[in-house]
Amino acid sequence: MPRRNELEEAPRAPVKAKPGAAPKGSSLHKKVASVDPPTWAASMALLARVLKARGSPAPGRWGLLDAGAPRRWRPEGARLSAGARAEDKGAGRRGAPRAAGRTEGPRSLAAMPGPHPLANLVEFFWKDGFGRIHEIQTETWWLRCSGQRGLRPREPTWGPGRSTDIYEGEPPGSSRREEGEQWLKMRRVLRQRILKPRDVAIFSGEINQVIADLIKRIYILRSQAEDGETVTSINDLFFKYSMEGVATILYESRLGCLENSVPQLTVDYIEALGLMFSMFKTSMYAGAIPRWLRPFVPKPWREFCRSWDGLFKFSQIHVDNKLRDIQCHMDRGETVRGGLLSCLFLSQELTLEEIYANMTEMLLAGVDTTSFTLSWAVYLLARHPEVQQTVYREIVKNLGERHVPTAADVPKVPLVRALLKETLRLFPVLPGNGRVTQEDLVVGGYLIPKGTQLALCHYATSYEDENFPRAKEFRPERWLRKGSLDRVDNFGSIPFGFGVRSCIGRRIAELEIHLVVIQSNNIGEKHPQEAPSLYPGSTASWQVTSLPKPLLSSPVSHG
Ligand code: HEM
Repeated sequence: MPRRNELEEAPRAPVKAKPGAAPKGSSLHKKVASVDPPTWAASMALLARVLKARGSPAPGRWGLLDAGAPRRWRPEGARLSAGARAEDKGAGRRGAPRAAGRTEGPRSLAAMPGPHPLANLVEFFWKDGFGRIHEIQTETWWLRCSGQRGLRPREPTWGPGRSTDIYEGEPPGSSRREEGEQWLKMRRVLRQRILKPRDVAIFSGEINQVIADLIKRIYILRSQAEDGETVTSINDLFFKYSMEGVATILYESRLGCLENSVPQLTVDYIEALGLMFSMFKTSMYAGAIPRWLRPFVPKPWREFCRSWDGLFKFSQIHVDNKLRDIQCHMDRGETVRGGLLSCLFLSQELTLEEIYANMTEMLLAGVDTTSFTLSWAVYLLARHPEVQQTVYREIVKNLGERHVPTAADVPKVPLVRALLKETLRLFPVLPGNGRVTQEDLVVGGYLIPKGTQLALCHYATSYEDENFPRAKEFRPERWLRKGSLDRVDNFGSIPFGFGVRSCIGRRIAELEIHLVVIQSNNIGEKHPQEAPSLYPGSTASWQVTSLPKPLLSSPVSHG
């Protein structure tokens, strides 16, 4: 039975443009957008999860395990060499073959080299290690945590106003909190509806409407810009786009994020989300503070609960609105035809509480992940005008000049898909995935006992030349298939995770990103109503006017 994934989607802070911090970037002929991709504050979340998650039974052995761990972890299904299989599976058990060159059985986990637990605490809490997680990862293969109890529910129900007594980290009923059979049931229900590309293809029309609003918004912002053409804070726009896009699919209703005057309810939600993101560190402390200490240090926990309250309330209102709407249709004897929420209601496979919780969680998980990825994609295009040009040409050649694409068009522009894969390889929005071992394992000559929590570091694997030749370079074409039988599967980059616990919103995110990248082709200035192009060769293009500050220290060669 699959165990709960201990490393989860986590909040990240939308990054505001830093005026003036921006060297003028590329030589493209029109300035349209400033690209301000995400900071590494985002990645703190991941390690926070690690640090506060349920630890292995062995107490007091926290550790960042260094690159000395000789063999890499691979996800189930990934191929290991025969020798490696023999060593990794069998060693350490009675009668198992000894690892080549070694005379003894596997070494204990405690023998694995790495910093002392206290050094880790200093690294992450004092020296802002969360902000440098990508650097730490490139030196570190394994992160092992133990001795820390995770946040867990005390009661099965929750809701606004009840938080301080009830929350223990995640909303009850959400996929991230439930375990075992309960989780599997919810996952099965959601999987049937959104886990395959063809399941989400039906949402192309809704997403395109949101894209049309995004384009309109860009025009408005351009007309208001000092120079009449440069739109800054693209990350902010993408945040609103992602939120509107995912909500359209989840709640089957619009939130008004891209309107001139954003509805108060939506503003409140964005605030709650902002609070959740900005107090990320606070919430980590909140998790780390034992219950008995909370009355003496009340703020972190109070804030943490307040932001969950806000998120949940918002979700509940939208779910309830839809429910009423469906009821009205049914009362009038009309057939209810709808999207995700309607299906979930009508099928009655999930309880109302489970629906609230999952909608809250998916909205939380599906906004900044998508928007930051989109920002990075556009940033990379801006830094690489030649790639931008090639993408543009492929779109025009295969889809035509002013084509409004649907999901069915996406396979016709493989470079757009490759762009997304390469972006997520270089800038995985979640820097790692966590798993708790279900049995004793021997990896790289070390015995990892059942119940140990491990984190696979995306950065480390993505930047390995062995996995990706010239790994530091932005080369989307590496993902293109060479022939119909060719499959470019590389487990060095699994930005959506892998297996039964992988990202449930993957196809939604891909659809949103693919369609907007294709439609960027339709933004320009000559005929605003007809939406001219943002790509070179047309009237405008993506270009960098402000650099993503913290991440420039990452090992990427941006050209
Ligand atoms: C580029 C965008 C996104 C990326 C890179 C991403 C990445 C991830 C990763 C790495 C995980 C953990 C998977 C694992 O442990 O194997 C995850 C989980 C999850 N994601 Fe995403 N995600 C994205 C967008 C979305 C969207 C749009 C939604 C919602 C519509 C979403 C909802 C979730 C949920 C609910 C989980 C928890 C799944 C579970 O534990 O059952 N994500 N995501």
